[in-house]
Amino acid sequence: MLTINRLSLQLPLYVSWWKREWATCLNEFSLTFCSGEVHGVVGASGAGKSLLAYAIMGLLPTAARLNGQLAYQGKPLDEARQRQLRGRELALIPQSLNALDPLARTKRQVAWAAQRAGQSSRHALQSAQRALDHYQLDARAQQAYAHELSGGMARRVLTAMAHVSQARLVIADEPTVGLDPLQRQRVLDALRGLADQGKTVILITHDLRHALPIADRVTIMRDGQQVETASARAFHGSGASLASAYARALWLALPDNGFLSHAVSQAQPTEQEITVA
Ligand SMILES: Nc1ncnc2c1ncn2[C@@H]1O[C@H](COP(=O)(O)OP(=O)(O)OP(=O)(O)O)[C@@H](O)[C@H]1O
Ligand code: NI
Repeated sequence: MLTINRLSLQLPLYVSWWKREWATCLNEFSLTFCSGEVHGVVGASGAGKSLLAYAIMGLLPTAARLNGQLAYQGKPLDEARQRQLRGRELALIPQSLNALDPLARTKRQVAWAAQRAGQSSRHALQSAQRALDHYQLDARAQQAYAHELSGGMARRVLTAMAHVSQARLVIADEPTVGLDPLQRQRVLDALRGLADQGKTVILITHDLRHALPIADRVTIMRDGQQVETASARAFHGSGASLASAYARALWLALPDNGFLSHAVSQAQPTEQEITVA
């Protein structure tokens, strides 16, 4: 339902105040995200995961140079369509907690998200209440301003906003950072639940362990390159079903798999991996 075809992204890099260079942040990225799937996008810090999310949502900095095509439900997803669908069909749970409005109380903010999706104001307040209850935000948190929330609470508010938006494509950018295991499980279960209703969920995380239990497929990114897209089932045993050395190294670096963390830095992308990506 969302197709990305050879998407490349460059952003200006100021090496000094008069000299600008272009940094390639995404390099010929091609992928199809399907309805009903949770698709994990996994990579180290700086791999380009959030920029991919912004490119899909149409939220890139104005100076960005973007090449390639995006299509949503068979039609090109250009800037005008992104603007029209954002917050309705397309929802982002952003990585930055600054996305919350500092001047609005929690419940009001979540209700706005529901209203943007077409609900009446009374219905929207009820939806907000339900979603916030679901993510265990109590009456005090519901009346709080953003600066009065803990990091984990703020993240759950952002998740509740995506939940009430009724979007058909939800991109969750590091939605579990700062959450305790119980809360994390709730958020991950909720994302899985959205996919089970037929929605498309893109789960961005640096931690493969969080993606694997709920993902159908996983795309591994590194330095703006798409290293490999594999079924979540391919991450098992010695990782023999994985095509790339880097994906295998990430898998084997997990604590339960022997914690061979040195393997990750040693796994240089092969010539073939670079050209495939
Ligand atoms: N507005 C910007 N201008 C210039 N470079 C940027 C900008 N935003 C991000 N970058 C660069 O693009 C690269 C990818 O950034 P991105 O935020 O997508 O990484 P990420 O994979 O989401 O990392 P993290 O896990 O830390 O959130 C980084 O090298 C970053 O420095
Ligand atoms: Ni990010």
